[in-house]
Amino acid sequence: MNSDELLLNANEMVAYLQKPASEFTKADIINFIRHNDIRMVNFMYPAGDGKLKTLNFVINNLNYLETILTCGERVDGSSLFSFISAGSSDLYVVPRFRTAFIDPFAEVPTICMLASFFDKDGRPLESSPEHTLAKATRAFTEVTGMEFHTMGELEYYVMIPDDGTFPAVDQRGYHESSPFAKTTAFRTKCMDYIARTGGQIKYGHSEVGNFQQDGYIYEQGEIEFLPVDAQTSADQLMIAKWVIRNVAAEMGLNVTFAPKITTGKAGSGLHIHMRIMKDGKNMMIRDGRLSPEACTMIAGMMDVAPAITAFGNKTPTSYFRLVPHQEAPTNVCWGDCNRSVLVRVPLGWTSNRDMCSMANPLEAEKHFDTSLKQTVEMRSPDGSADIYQLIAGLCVACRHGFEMPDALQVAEKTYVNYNIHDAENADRVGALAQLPDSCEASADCLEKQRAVFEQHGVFSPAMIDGIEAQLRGFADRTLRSDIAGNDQEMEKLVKTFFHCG
Ligand SMILES: NC(=O)CC[C@H](N)C(=O)O
Repeated sequence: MNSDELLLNANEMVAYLQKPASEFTKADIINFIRHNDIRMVNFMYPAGDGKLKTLNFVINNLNYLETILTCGERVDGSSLFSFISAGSSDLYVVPRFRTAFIDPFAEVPTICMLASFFDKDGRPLESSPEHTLAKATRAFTEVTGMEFHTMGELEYYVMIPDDGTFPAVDQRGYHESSPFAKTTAFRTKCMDYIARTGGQIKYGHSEVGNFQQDGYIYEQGEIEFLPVDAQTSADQLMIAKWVIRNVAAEMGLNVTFAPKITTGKAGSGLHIHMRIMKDGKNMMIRDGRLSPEACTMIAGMMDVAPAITAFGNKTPTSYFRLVPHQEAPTNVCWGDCNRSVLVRVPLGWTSNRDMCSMANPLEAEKHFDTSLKQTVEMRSPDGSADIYQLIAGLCVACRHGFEMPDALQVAEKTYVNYNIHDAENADRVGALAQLPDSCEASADCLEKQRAVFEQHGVFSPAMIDGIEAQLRGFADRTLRSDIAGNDQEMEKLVKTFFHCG
């Protein structure tokens, strides 16, 4: 982080300590607490349901503060994760100082930190989602010599009473402005709070989904992040979901990350963008074109995509989103600027033209380094994802590309440059593998390819077993066709999984 990044930084702790959060030490946290009248500390950690849990500490004295920051605390793992039995359930949680932020909602001044799980022997908990991601990024770097960066696009729906004024056009909400868009103030407040918690946001906007039903407006919004190292990216997404729900509660609104709330209307995805870095350089582009390394990582994703839904699409409603004509993927393929495919290569500022001076004739023509911008986007995941598992799974998939002997051929075979949902392309689409259509089918796909995820010790066999058991528990193999056209059953299903992940 250079001094310009410190200068307008929205995280008060960064501004006060004049260093990036990644360099926060225990002494920094104590120093901030002492000089800013902080009264409480919260540890937060994701449980098996994908949500952040909270443990509150009141600061009794300096000695106690030092003790909790150093030793962490003891928690009941069996109440957090289904794979931990009540018989030997104690775990330790130890805070990660680099995730510290001031709780924007707390009445009593409070610092929050995400915490890592440790087992009884003081080792990182083998099957914890966050440690799995750490193992995945380590293996990625060992195999490829590169670093794995990601960023997420959080889509959600907000529900507000419909007063009939300035109606928006059904399914035409993309980048809509106020007063046709009604939840701009909600989104900008969320963005402000997320930035204060350290989230590196790219932008926010209204999304396509917008409809009226039973006296309510359902308005879709999106907040998109900037690429950072995979672990930081996962931490930021976890905190952002927590912030968005709390802002909604504070403003008396209801918000959901549910993948699908009505058939025939846009669902909500949690697309993940990826880039691979070496010595601070983005390896996705070479000579203005997608590099062989980028094609290799895409090939890895093409090969194991049907198993990735086991990490990124965890509720039966997830599979009601993966249908044609809703900008959601159905088949295993990739393409440029194409929203019908599974992996999209978005525009990456590769033309080398200075558009700023063309738009602003007063500006002298200048070269701006845009090489960090190119990413590729995986479009299957949704808000029910276990964020750490999902990003770990994608990291494994990309590494897998570098371990496949035929990666570039696989990439070539799965490339499409047409809308796969257009009738005229039906024949060509038949040759592409399909994504699973239920939780149970995802469990089957994961079982078939589990060796890839268990390689290099990344996903523990116990974790894979646990994920499969959870997915099979939904017994939804034929649900999508069973309840097709049955609005009442669909409504019940949506209610059950309304606050997933
Ligand atoms: N513009 C978009 O990419 C929309 C994505 C879509 N909402 C989804 O379900 O994934």
